[in-house]
Amino acid sequence: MTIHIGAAPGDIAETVLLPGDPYRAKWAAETFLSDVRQVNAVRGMLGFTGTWNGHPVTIQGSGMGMPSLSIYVNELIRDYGAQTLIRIGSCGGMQDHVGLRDVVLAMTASTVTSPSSTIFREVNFAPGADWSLLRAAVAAAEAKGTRTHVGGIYSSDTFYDERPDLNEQMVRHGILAVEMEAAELYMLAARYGRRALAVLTVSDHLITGEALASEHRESSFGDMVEIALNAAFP
Ligand SMILES: Nc1nc(Cl)c2ncn([C@@H]3O[C@H](CO)[C@@H](O)[C@H]3O)c2n1
Repeated sequence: MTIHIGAAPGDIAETVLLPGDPYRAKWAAETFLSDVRQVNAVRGMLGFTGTWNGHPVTIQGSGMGMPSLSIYVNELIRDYGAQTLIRIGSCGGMQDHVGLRDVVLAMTASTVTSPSSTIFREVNFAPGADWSLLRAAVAAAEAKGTRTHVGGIYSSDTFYDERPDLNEQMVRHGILAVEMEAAELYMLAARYGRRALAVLTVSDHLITGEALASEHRESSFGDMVEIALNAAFP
């Protein structure tokens, strides 16, 4: 039991999938795991533990934004011993060749600020994915035939009124997509020597203005969860 997670010791698996939305955690757990039990409901940020192909897995909501994810990931690592943490979530496409329903595997995650900025001060730390997870995720995506892009993403602190010049520079430098959590996940994994990866599905597009129809969201999110699970247990 921690300040924000009500799970008992041993309720959280070493491998944790982290969707932002707690209801997506429930859906993913009920769809992909066996012997599922709810292990957290504090503040409605639902978490579930079960097994996938015999492997213990926890799926815990992280909330939206790096401050929220930072609270859950700190407690999952420090109090529950999580070793492998994979964000599964949605993102906004930022390149013409990145289409709706494509999967983006975040090799790096750039930010303007993050909850770790006060630690790094003037250091521009480069938050990067764990190579073994990234390699396995690419193999899983290729095996599934899922259109996938591997590269840098941007972890923003805002969903609305993003600075136009920021988006312009991110696109200019090849950033594939924008979301709001991955960079802090990578910084915490680096700090505590854990493995982390962000597997994202493109639900919106900043250039075309397209957005995924709700009926397509669930199926495309399913591919992302399968890729994440196969990456964790290749
Ligand atoms: N800034 C931002 N912009 C776009 Cl176009 C997004 N598409 C999906 N997300 C993710 O979905 C949530 C916002 O809807 C956040 O958790 C964020 O990670 C996005 N976040």
